[in-house]
Amino acid sequence: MSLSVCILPGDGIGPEVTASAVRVLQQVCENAGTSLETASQPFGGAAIDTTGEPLPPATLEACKAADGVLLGAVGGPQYDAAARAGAPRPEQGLLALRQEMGLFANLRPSRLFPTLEGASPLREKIVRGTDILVVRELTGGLYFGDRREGDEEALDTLPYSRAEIERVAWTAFEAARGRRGKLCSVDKANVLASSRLWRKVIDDVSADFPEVEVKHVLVDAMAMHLVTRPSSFDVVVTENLFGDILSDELSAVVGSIGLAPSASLGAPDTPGVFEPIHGSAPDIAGTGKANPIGTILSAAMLLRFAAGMEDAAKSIEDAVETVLREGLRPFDLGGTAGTEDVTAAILKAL
Ligand SMILES: NC(=O)c1ccc[n+]([C@@H]2O[C@H](COP(=O)([O-])OP(=O)(O)OC[C@H]3O[C@@H](n4cnc5c(N)ncnc54)[C@H](O)[C@@H]3O)[C@@H](O)[C@H]2O)c1
Ligand SMILES: CC(C)[C@H](C(=O)O)[C@@H](O)C(=O)O
Ligand SMILES: [Mg+2]
Repeated sequence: MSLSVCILPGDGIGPEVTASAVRVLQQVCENAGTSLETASQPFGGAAIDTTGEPLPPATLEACKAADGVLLGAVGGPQYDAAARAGAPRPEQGLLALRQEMGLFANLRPSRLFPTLEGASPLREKIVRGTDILVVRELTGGLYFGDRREGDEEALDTLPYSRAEIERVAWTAFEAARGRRGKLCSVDKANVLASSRLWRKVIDDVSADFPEVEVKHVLVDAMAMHLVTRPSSFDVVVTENLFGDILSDELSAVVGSIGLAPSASLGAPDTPGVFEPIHGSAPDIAGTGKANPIGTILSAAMLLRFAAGMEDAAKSIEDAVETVLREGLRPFDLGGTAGTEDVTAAILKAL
């Protein structure tokens, strides 16, 4: 079997964490007898530097032609001044990639590694057993609505169609059916019209999933529930911006943002994009302190979703669990293990 992966290192710590994950992919593919082909493409700020645009057409083409895409992160303060003067932002490349590839469902799992119970900023009793899958709608809502930007007035809009909500609802209900059978839909239906449509469509789709228990929770209360009783949730489905914010919050609840992976998926035959949920972390870029685990776990999701290599994916997840159980602690978990230490330990555990 062969697997082709397009690598988008991007900016800041992006190239550091993707390099780690590629080494892990190489090792598990070798163990599985799979021939792995990887090729890096310019993306984000790095692509603006060389081509003037954050998503060059050749990069998009390479992504579409691959079995899966592994992405680091984009952005950095060095692009702000030029963007204010009208140049594109690195982040626009990310949004264009998601839209061009039709990646409407972003799966962001947050599972507490039992060995990290004491490493969470919350009391052990509260976080114990936390295992949540956030299904974040990724190509609609505030990010893609009509926008007007002026010096005196600015406008962002939050549009959703029934079809856009339905397809991500199906992803979430199917995930809940395969897990613990509970779905929490998060919205702001007491204020937003788009949320009232969201709620109606979730209820309509629920008729096809009688075995899934559905609850609706307002997003402000949800931000609170996630720190007071995170272990009571299973699958959480929500619109683009709410999902962006709640998944960063959850990553800290179970330990740290450096641990959190994601899979962005579209129609069955389109390649997915796999990336950690964190950004380019300009404050630690180049120091060797970046935690590569979120990207390594994203590579595991790539093997699972893009190649059906469940055993190989599980072997990566087990190796991460092993090194944490043995006491390895990256900087973002209060330890002193740098990118290279973490990568070497995971490779050894594999
Ligand atoms: N998917 C993406 O490419 C993505 C996601 C989020 C933010 N961004 C961009 O990244 C830039 C920086 O954004 P930010 O600072 O708000 O968020 P960030 O996620 O880059 O960093 C937030 C904090 O978490 C720490 N952190 C993040 N990842 C870490 C890791 N792997 N190991 C250790 N510590 C880690 C950083 O050092 C920082 O203190 C911005 O330009 C933003 O737009 C990109
Ligand atoms: C960089 C930004 C556009 C992006 C988002 O908001 O989706 C990031 O925060 C993420 O979570 O992937
Ligand atoms: Mg985010």
